[in-house]
Amino acid sequence: MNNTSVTLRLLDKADKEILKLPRTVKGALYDFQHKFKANPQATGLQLKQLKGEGRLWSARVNDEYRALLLRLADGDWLIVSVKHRKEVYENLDRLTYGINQITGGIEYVDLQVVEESVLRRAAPPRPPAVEPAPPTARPAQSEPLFGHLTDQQLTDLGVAEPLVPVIRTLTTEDQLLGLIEYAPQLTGEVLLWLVDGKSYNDVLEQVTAPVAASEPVDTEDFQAAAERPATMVTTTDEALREALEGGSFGRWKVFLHPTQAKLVERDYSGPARVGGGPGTGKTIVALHRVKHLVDQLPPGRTKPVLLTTYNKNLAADLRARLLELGGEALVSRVDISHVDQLALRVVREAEPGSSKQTIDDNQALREWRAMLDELGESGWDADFLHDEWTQVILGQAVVSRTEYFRARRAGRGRNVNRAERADIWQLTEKFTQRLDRLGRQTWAQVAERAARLEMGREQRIQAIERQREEAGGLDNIHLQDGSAAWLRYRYRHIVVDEAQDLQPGHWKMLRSMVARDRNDIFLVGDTHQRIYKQQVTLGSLGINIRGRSARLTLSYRTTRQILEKALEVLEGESFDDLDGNSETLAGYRSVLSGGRPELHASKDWESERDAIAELIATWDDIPHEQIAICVPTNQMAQEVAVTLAHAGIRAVEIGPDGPRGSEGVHIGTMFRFKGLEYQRMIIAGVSEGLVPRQAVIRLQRTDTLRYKRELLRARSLLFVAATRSRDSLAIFWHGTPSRFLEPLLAA
Ligand SMILES: Nc1ncnc2c1ncn2[C@@H]1O[C@H](COP(=O)(O)OP(=O)(O)OP(=O)(O)O)[C@@H](O)[C@H]1O
Repeated sequence: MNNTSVTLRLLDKADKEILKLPRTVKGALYDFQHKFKANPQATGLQLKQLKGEGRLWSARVNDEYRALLLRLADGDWLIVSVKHRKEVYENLDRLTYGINQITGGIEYVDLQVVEESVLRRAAPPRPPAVEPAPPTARPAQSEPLFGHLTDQQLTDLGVAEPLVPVIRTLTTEDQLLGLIEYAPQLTGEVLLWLVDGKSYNDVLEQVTAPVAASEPVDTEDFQAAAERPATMVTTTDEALREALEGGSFGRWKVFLHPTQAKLVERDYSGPARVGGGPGTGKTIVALHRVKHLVDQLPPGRTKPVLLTTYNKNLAADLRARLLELGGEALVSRVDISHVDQLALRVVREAEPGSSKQTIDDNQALREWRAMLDELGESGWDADFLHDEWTQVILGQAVVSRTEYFRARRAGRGRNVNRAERADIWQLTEKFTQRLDRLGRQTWAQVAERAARLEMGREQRIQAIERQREEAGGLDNIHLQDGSAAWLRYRYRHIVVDEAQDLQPGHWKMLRSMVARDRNDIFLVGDTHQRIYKQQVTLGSLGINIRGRSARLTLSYRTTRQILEKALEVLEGESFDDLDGNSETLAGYRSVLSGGRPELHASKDWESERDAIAELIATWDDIPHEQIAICVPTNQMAQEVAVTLAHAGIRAVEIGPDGPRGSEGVHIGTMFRFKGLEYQRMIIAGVSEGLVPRQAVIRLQRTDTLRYKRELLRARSLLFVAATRSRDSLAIFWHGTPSRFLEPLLAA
């Protein structure tokens, strides 16, 4: 038998079952897949059809265990389960499979397993956690959870049909969680969203529609179904092997959610953007997108794909994850740089001799203050001038006083009249001269300079292309600017993570680095998590994402209980979609469940720190590196570390390059937590005056617009921190709780 003719895949969720099998069986599975692919009919495999008809077959893994497989077509097999021999035959009529009419995806349900899981949860619910449950309109315990919906409505929402009778028996959320553990993905999502109080129409629109098949579904064509994103299966032999081995296998590498898979594989006619709440897999989608793009490239040694993000730490993380996803072969075709580093490279390439030192915003602010002091200038505040210079002058590439008089200052807060603008212009000129003299430059200057250089480069490339076209497409024509003949766009595709925090200069630079073509720019980000000041309108920067914008809504990271509280932090605010329109988190949900977030009040900072140390001491079953404490200031980070040390708990601080050490509880300020995730998260010092800072509160009297902007940023920081946790969240404060906690405390 020709072994290339046999395809063997594994259905999502079967891998979870495999993980629970004895180690010897996992070893046997590894051999099994080799043998099966070589020849499914080999006598040792004892391949036989179950029930004497249909697509369900069994094959021998070892003396005790059998793999259950669906025969999709000749030589095309799908492992749906691995079971003990006895269990296969005892409950044969409880094994069901089919193609979901709504999504067109293959689903397998073992009714026996589902019912047992529900029964295990039938015991009375656990006592309430620290906080009382909020009053909801949920039915009383003895009433069926889904009595308000007909069978037809449930299946129209995409619920697996064989499960409907069991679903009818559910009366508690705990039982529902038992069912979801073994139910197909969409069934779980739909039922939880309904139980969380969403209406039939909301669920239809937000959960079902995004994964519904775009064409009519033939429920007999299993081979076609296997190719749809709704069927979550391994797609490569390597993924199959990894999943069968169990252990540390990363599900994110293999089982993309159908909505994620669609975004990864789509052919876009221009720049595309993926939004979505924290933990919905935006970074995962960006990584798979990079792989997808590289897979389409002709072989070569160059790096035609750029993967970028806004800081060094995150870029290092992207590199590590991309390596995990596709190995050295994939990484070797991708330039992975954080956006400031990329801009600096461009500037250095143009000015090879330059030895300028690049300084961050804090250093720049110190320079501003020093200069204003020296000039005896007390009319202007350093923060204001620095933002004005960075956001309006550098942000819009304003080069002259006259241009500055006309510049738009949208979202900048207080108005400035003509005389004031003249004043500001003069001060910023003095400031840039001062930096020049000191041999320094800010990152915003680097970004702006890089944007200019790249835009110039693009114009030269376009001029050459025009000349080529005029010369009838010949390549070795005599070009007017011979030196530019070798010029090419730097990249064929650009993928951007954490897009919400890039500045206009960055976008202009990126826009000029890639030709305006299909699949040129793919960006992912969430404006609810914007922690830097700049708001951009991509359309005005030449990046037109209209009609190519999508959103992910299912969190893979954190529990429903944590999401609910995190969303309350953002209550009443509105957000943009990076293109001048508004963005929501509608449909943002999770199928993970856990305890309610804990809220701890203390009388002062010292007792708050003691309470934190006490709480951590009770978590002796969790590796300390999986616990993080987020605080408002560096000083507070150090103070927490000292308290923990007294309590015998090791801690490491998270610096700009990530954690400074490998062992201990991670401590950092809110800014450091972007892109990270932990099993348990503590947010400390969430007191009024710290979150938001007193300086922000003071702005209310002097500059209302800036006050609002800074308030939003402080809110987003707290939101980011709250959504880093996978299992549990504890919020601490002393004195008056932060105003952002009001909705959480009112519940
Ligand atoms: N399809 C998937 N299967 C399994 N795990 C997934 C999947 N997609 C995402 N995850 C996991 O969910 C977590 C969050 O993913 P990711 O970091 O990509 O989210 P994000 O939307 O970029 O989050 P943030 O906006 O907070 O940075 C990670 O642990 C990731 O491995």
